Amino acid sequence: MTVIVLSGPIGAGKSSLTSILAEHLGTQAFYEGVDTNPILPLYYKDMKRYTFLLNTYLLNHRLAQINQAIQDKNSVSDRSIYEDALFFKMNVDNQIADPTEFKIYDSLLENMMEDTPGNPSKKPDLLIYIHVSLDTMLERIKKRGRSFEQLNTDPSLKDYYARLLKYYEPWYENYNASPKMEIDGNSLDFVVDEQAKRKVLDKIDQKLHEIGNL
Ligand SMILES: Nc1ncnc2c1ncn2[C@@H]1O[C@H](COP(=O)(O)OP(=O)(O)OP(=O)(O)O)[C@@H](O)[C@H]1O
Repeated sequence: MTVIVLSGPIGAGKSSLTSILAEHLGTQAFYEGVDTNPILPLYYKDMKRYTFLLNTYLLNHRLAQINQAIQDKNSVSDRSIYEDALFFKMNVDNQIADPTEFKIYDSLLENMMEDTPGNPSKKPDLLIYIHVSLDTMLERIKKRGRSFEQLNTDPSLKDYYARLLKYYEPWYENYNASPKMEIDGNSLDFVVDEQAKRKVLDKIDQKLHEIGNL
């Protein structure tokens, strides 16, 4: 059984690597469904009001996916459940979200993800983190063109994205729910460069061997 989850900032290439990896390993791919998320555009308009609701929505959505992913046994998901708390905490630190709401969310997450006797663990077998710089992130956000993410829709988003990156590095360092590995998404453009794609897949295969899942 191999449950793999991708992680990394907006536009890091998580969804693309999910497709590539699911094809390579012959496993089921699970996607976040950004375009079907009814709260996300509201959140970008009013983060103060919608942080709690967005994260509650995402928690529910991701938990449903995890339940399916662990039944399918072999799967790749384009986003881990663990990163949402990073967004929420960042908003608390910037007085955008309420600390009590964060506490309730965080404890709900912990209870939901806790291993319980007789039930399969909801934790992944491997977390893959795609590291990107702010420039790469901004370039991809622009190229992809989701309207609510654009700097010309809201110029203050540049600071928001820069802050987000600063939260990601320590988050990855401290992540310990499963084995983990990092991919350099700046130098390895696995979407357009076939050689880079090969390199990334070899690195992942090697890690899966190392942890006894290939
Ligand atoms: N917990 C959260 N709080 C606030 N915004 C979130 C949260 N989770 C996701 N988002 C937003 O949802 C959108 C999609 O995020 P995500 O990084 O998961 O996918 P993506 O941008 O399609 O990534 P990739 O290009 O790497 O596949 C982004 O605008 C992101 O900021």
